[in-house]
Amino acid sequence: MSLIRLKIDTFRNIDSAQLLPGDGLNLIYGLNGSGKTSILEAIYFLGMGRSFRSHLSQRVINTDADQLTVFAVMQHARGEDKVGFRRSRNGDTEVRINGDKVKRLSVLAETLPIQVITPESFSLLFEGPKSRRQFIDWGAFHSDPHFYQAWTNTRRILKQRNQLLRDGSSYSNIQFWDRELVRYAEQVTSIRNAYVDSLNELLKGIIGEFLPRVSVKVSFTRGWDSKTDLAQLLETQYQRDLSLGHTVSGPHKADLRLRVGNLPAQDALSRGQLKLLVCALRIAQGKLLKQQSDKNSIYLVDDLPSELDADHRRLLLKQLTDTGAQVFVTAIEPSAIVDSLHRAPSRMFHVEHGRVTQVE
Ligand SMILES: Nc1ncnc2c1ncn2[C@@H]1O[C@H](COP(=O)(O)OP(=O)(O)OP(=O)(O)O)[C@@H](O)[C@H]1O
Repeated sequence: MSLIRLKIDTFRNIDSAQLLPGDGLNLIYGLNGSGKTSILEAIYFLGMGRSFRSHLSQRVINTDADQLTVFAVMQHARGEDKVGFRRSRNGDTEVRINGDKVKRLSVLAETLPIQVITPESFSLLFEGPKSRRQFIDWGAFHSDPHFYQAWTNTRRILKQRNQLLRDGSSYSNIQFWDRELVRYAEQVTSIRNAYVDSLNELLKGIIGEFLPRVSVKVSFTRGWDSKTDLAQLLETQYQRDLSLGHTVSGPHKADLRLRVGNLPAQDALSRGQLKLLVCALRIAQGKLLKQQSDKNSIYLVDDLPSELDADHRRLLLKQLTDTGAQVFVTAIEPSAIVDSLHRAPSRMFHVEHGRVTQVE
């Protein structure tokens, strides 16, 4: 699956741009502030309905405009899909797939699986468990059709339970919700666990290539002690939960542990090595999706050359192109990418003050 046409309007400093991306590697280059990342961000919007840079989606709308639109034609084995996304300054959002309005943003994610690697992707390893959980859940969502509903139900019940705790409800009032919570939590956990197991197989090979002298261990923790029954735990921790006003243990605390020897990966690896580890995780995720559902992800790699020496740039570009997926990479100087590729990029785009031109 790949984008064969992309149209971006009033998105950050891009007034209007039209790109005809190639199947393989698309190189986007230009000076600082020219609008390279904005192109990746626009593609991400189309797949996720939000930015990977700012949680305030309205900020990406061009300052002189009232709305942004991103439109793409996607090609896949069964034919073509037209996907359109519009967001207004007042927050109104319209998503269309082949002209039909779509209500749930998760439909976008199913249609357009995206892997993004930015210089800030280190947050996957550094910033608490939330981003690591999001990483697992991206995969769980794509690998099992039951995950989305089970996780939505879990979150809804947790919200109810926390409200009851804040209201000072007795345990007998909470017990009904706990039974429901346990049911969905077990489903969520078993899908997550199976996903991380499958991912680990692929990950070993890729990490072995990127970081041959480092032994990285990746494991899943479910959010409560593995030897304890969740129903029992919720009951014994009720007083504590009540005093805190929220549920301390459960699937909302699941995590992916990345360790080198006895240390967390972020304490044991250099910045370049951490970037490679994040890339390995993303590439493994994309490869697993391809194996499980024959869908290709689209890879967005912002400022690919940063932090990497020439050998590792080559290695990363080779791994990315070997996936057979469509890849968009940005760089300030095109030579930083072109010199590290064994074959010319599929397409090159130059960005200058928000104007995008294809370079022949
Ligand atoms: N809402 C907006 N409206 C108009 N311009 C914006 C808006 N938000 C950001 N910009 C501008 O858009 C430009 C593009 O930024 P972008 O991050 O895409 O550049 P870049 O080419 O990736 O730069 P770098 O190489 O420094 O990462 C910046 O100059 C920024 O000031």
